[in-house]
Amino acid sequence: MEILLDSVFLTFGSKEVLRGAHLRLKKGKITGMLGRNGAGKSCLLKVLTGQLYPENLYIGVDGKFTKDLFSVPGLINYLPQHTCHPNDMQLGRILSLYGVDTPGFMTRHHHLFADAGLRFDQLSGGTKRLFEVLLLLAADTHFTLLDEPFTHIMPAHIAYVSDEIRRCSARKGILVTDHKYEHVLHLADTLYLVFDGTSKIVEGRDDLVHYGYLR
Ligand SMILES: Nc1ncnc2c1ncn2[C@@H]1O[C@H](COP(=O)(O)OP(=O)(O)OP(=O)(O)O)[C@@H](O)[C@H]1O
Repeated sequence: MEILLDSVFLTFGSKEVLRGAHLRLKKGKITGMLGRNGAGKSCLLKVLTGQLYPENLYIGVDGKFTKDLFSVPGLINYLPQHTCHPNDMQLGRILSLYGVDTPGFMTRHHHLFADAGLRFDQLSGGTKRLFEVLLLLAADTHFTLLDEPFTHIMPAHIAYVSDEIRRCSARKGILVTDHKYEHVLHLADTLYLVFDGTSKIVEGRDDLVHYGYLR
């Protein structure tokens, strides 16, 4: 199964942000996306998830034009850049809304979350992020799109999340964009660099230096 996003042209007023960007996501694979600040990574994710309407766009699922990826049941879930769950909701309630088995989740991650009865706002900033990433990975969708999953997370937990991303990629396609580029580089089966309004498949550090993402 694959999702193809192609020919994305996006402008804000006279500012051209994307000029023909594309992305291909495959089930069973991890796709990494890097790019300088302001390159358009989050915009591309917002286009993919129907939050921004560009001048031009093609989205296909297995070669079939699809206007709205969320209209296909169980196709995708998406973690935006900022935490997005209600502060007064208990973790167990959030898990059940995503169809995740709460006891199974709490047992697996018992060293991270003490109790499913905790409210979301009782978690620290980094623990909130950790919970959201693991929640979306655990949910039963074909694809998970993660915008900055490593932000606010301490190194030991980044390694844990990376392992979970790798483990869950056996049953879903995962898109990861984050400025902790070493982790993205290490995880990605295919790596895109958003550059000059387009997206290019790059191979490794040398390409990232060449395009000015790394020094
Ligand atoms: N609603 C908006 N109105 C006008 N300009 C916008 C809007 N949203 C994004 N932009 C501009 O589009 C460009 C791409 O923004 P985007 O947030 O996609 O960058 P990014 O690659 O995710 O950057 P970062 O790594 O800093 O998060 C930026 O120049 C930004 O200022």
